[in-house]
Amino acid sequence: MTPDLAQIQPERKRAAVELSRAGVTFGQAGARVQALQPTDLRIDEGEFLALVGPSGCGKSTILKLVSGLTRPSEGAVIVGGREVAAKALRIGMAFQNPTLLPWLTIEKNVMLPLKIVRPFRHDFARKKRGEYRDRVHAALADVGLQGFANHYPWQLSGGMLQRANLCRALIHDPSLLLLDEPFGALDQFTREELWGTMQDLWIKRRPTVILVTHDLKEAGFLGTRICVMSARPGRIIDDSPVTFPRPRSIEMTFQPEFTALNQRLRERIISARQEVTA
Ligand SMILES: Nc1ncnc2c1ncn2[C@@H]1O[C@H](COP(=O)(O)OP(=O)(O)OP(=O)(O)O)[C@@H](O)[C@H]1O
Repeated sequence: MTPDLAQIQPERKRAAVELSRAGVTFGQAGARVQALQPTDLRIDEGEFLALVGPSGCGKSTILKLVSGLTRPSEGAVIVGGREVAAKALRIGMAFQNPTLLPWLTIEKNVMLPLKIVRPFRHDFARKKRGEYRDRVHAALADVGLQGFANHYPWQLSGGMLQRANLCRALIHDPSLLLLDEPFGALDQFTREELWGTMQDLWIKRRPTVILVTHDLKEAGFLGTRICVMSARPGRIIDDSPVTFPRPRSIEMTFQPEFTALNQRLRERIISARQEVTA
């Protein structure tokens, strides 16, 4: 009888992102900054990677490399099996300040990627009144914004704006979602609510996510894995899986296993900061 290969060999996940000795140096001789020393990093499809570390350690540089906004000074960055510059990528992005356009309604703001990104833009004129509009309304309902499609950004609270921002980042079904401190400007309770929303979206759609955050609790709540970075030169100094079961709750963040992880990573960051300032 032929043995079932799937039972013998563990499933090998595909890499969504691979940094292969990828490094970034800014500036000319005499005033060079090594923002990221040659780094190897593999992120599998569907992983939720949280990048944490002190200011200036290269977290945003990794996001910029993956999005193609910055070219590596050395090494290679492979996303979806191809070198970043070789192909237009379908990526969703969200930043600390929701960048919604003030003159458009929430529905039109969220619909923007469908108007701009291939292959959706091809069908935009034909579908926007029907299929795309339904899609936007369903996405808004997913994040608790049903009934706000015709509001303008100035009519929404900071938390609601960030919900709409997440909707816009995901509306075109990106396989890769890049988040640069999207919850950093929110109060603690709104932030925790948004973690729940983000977790629900990730469980439902399973994009690969890279989240840059200064908040270790946020990293532990959302991440499947946390990479800690250190500065001068920017590098990854700790890479830990986060295996708490899902869906995770705020109560879980008070459990001893969670606080132990938090404490260990905190100590790594503190000693890395001391190395830099010593
Ligand atoms: N365009 C640039 N020109 C020169 N130096 C830069 C440039 N962009 C970033 N750097 C430097 O590279 C290093 C890493 O920057 P990066 O923005 O990636 O850090 P970060 O970890 O995201 O910081 P923060 O948490 O403060 O946002 C820093 O020392 C920064 O000053």
